[in-house]
Amino acid sequence: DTIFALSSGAGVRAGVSVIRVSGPHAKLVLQRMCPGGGGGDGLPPPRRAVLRSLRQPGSDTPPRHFPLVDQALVLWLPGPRSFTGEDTVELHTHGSPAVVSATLEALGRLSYHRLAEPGEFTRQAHANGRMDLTEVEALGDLINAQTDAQRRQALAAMGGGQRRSLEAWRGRMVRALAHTEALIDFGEDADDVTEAALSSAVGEMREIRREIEAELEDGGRGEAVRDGVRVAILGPPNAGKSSLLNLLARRDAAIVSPIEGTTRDVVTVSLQLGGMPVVLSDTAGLRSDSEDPIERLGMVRSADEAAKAHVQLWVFDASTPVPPVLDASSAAASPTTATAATGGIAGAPLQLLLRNKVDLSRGGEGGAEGGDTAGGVPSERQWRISCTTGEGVAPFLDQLGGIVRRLYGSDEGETPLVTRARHRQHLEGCVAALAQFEELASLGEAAPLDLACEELRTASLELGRITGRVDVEEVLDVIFRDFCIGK
Ligand SMILES: Nc1nc2c(ncn2[C@@H]2O[C@H](COP(=O)(O)OP(=O)(O)OP(=O)(O)O)[C@@H](O)[C@H]2O)c(=O)[nH]1
Ligand SMILES: [K+]
Ligand SMILES: [Mg+2]
Repeated sequence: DTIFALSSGAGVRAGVSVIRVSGPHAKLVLQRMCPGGGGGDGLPPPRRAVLRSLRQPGSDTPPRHFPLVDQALVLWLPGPRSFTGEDTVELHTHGSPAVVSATLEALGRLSYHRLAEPGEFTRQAHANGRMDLTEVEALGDLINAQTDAQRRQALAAMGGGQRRSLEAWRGRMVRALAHTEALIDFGEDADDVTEAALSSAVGEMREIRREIEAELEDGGRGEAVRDGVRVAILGPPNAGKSSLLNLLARRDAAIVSPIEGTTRDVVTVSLQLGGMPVVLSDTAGLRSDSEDPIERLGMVRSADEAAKAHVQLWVFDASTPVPPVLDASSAAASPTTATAATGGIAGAPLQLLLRNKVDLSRGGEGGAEGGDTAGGVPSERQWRISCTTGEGVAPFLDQLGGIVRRLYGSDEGETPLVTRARHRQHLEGCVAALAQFEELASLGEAAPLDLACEELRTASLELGRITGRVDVEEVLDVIFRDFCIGK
């Protein structure tokens, strides 16, 4: 199909808008929209911007009398050297909604093409082998990037960072598979050859497995940058948790009141700290003596949120003691329902301790535990603040940004391999199959080679699912659902 769509932002006044046409009839569309321009075929030279009159296509009058739609820069990008791999035309029109709608209306009069679905240009690019799935996902991430860390991570993956690692591993697995399969045909006469070849395959697969395991043990860095570092505000009722959320969000996102047990539902805001995306959530205050069933349900949610968090931000009134251990699920006196499956993080959450309301305990420590490691939190991760006066908040935020960046930010040039739960799941499947292969192939003479080969096939299949080499129709729909029209 030939498709067209507005690729720049819709419904805004802008200097320029970009409308794209891609597919086998793109050339025809250009010729009809710019009648009488250029050389014999009416096409501008490839990949060179030229100024043209866009006209409403018609049939009765000579083309040069067709109504003028706009004066536009026109690009003719013949396939396969285009983003989609198809013949592509770009019309850079003036940016007003009136020009854009007149141009789209004029394009709509032609019957060679139809309006594109969300992400359909990218889908063409993928179908034509211009991008693998990790690059498609990275492009989507780049378009949606809100922070600098997200931009850098997406850009690196879009350059094929993930694809190259995955393909290198897969290539080595396929070779090992070929060698192992050849051994099956050798039969019994060549035991020495078999043993040597098998142990070298086992050694190499073990190496790959360890490399993948190292990537999986990155503490969820790539996913945290993509989806935001989850910071949960926890603590007893009236400690000032909601006040803190509002202060950081710079708006009244959560209800604040002197009544204990005000917050019930989890209230979430997105913000940036140290160039990193952070998802901050306020939770119901934790106490074991509540009789209110709704408040108790709220506390179960607090415990869930605590379990899913990368960082737990514990808030206490500075005049009250801090318990020796900070544990949301026992404080809520109810088993947490959060598990790894609901988005749990790799590794234990980092605990930070805030003593709030220092404005009330002026001139002394006001009963706060002097202990350096109150709640099991080392002193360098403790702060004294006041949500009311703002005292201590700026240095705390500064350091929190630094902590988040150190934990989850990546340096220029290094690309985390795992940026989505989907990647993690397939890499885990691959690791499990490789381990099975190693075990089976290490049985010496008794090694069931056909079963071992099957495990290698599974391992390489799992990698192929990440890049989109194998059966991914259902994944495609999920991935492209999040794209915008025109990309
Ligand atoms: N003096 C003083 N009062 C504060 C400070 N921070 C919060 N408060 C007050 O403490 C009370 C409780 O604040 P909230 O933010 O609702 O406390 P919470 O921890 O969210 O409480 P729950 O949602 O009930 O668990 C409110 O009256 C706030 O105005 C502070 O730094 N100094
Ligand atoms: K309260
Ligand atoms: Mg609250």
